[in-house]
Amino acid sequence: MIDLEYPDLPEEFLVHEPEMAVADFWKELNTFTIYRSNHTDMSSKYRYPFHFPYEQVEWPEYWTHLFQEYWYHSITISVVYFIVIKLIQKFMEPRKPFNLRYPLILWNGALALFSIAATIRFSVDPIRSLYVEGLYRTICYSCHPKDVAAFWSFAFALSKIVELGDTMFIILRKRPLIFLHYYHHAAVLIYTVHSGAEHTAAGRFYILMNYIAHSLMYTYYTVSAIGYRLPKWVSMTVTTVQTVQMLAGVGISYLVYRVKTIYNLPCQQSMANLYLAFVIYITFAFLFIQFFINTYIRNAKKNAKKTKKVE
Ligand SMILES: CC(C)(COP(=O)(O)OP(=O)(O)OC[C@H]1O[C@@H](n2cnc3c(N)ncnc32)[C@H](O)[C@@H]1OP(=O)(O)O)[C@@H](O)C(=O)NCCC(=O)NCCSC(=O)CC(=O)O
Repeated sequence: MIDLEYPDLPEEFLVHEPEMAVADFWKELNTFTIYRSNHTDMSSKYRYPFHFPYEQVEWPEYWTHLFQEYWYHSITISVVYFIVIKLIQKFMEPRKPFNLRYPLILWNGALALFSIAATIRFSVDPIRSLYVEGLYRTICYSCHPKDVAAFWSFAFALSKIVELGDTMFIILRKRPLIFLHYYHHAAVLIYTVHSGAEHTAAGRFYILMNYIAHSLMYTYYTVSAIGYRLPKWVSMTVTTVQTVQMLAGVGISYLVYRVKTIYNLPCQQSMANLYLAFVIYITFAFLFIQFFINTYIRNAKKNAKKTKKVE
């Protein structure tokens, strides 16, 4: 364990623009203006008391600039992802599905362990920040770019590229691929990279919620891949946690919206990023509620009818 020493926060981390017309959305989406005014440090005061040797981002200035300069390539990756899915689906049409049982266990198991470790380490930041600094600073002042939470935020962004691999398993095993799945994977990648570019402060809640949901989801998929059929209440619980995450995302974004527009206070989240958050969380909430109704209510009714007919 290493004691942390923090240098003064460099100016490029003070990324914020206080007001923006909706009409300028597309222009501003690509403009990470540096917030200067009288606020010299938009990073949270809370710091982890210690970190493990690997838990610090090397050259955070370099990565921040890279994200700012090339964030739109997350859209390129998403488009390529979509084309590759379609091509592999075509390729698989005349072929038998691959079994991939062991790679699937390893894949989901590794992502489950990663998500659990990340939840344990990352959760310290929003919880302590809420306790020490209160709600406003927690949603509006991002973590220090050299702190442990920044490392897990960076790992979060990278994991969104890795997770595109989930889809490869589905299509190579010729399992049904639903819109929710690939829309979710592509949209989350774009939003995460855009947020990484401007160090979105409320991201500490978005990230924590997703790490928690993924700890449950990948554990569920690991156990399923091993061959256990889990009771329905387990999958219902996972879907409920995912849906609550989306609704809470809308709520947190609304809080930031109020801080920025009604109270006119500085906040480390641009309006463009905030609008993206609304679009993504609202569509996810809608799709997950629809998934819940179709999977657990409609299908249950259909199955009940079928069993009655057989009797
Ligand atoms: C309970 C759920 C987690 C899973 O519902 P499913 O309908 O997919 O559950 P299921 O048991 O029928 O599994 C479907 C098949 O996909 C296999 N499968 C295995 N690993 C997978 C993986 N990493 N991603 C997607 N599917 C996977 C399962 O083993 C199973 O194969 P077999 O048929 O052989 O048993 C649900 O809440 C859900 O998220 N459904 C949406 C579908 C989805 O793709 N979700 C992941 C991305 S959304 C996400 O990640 C949200 C978030 O950010 O929190």
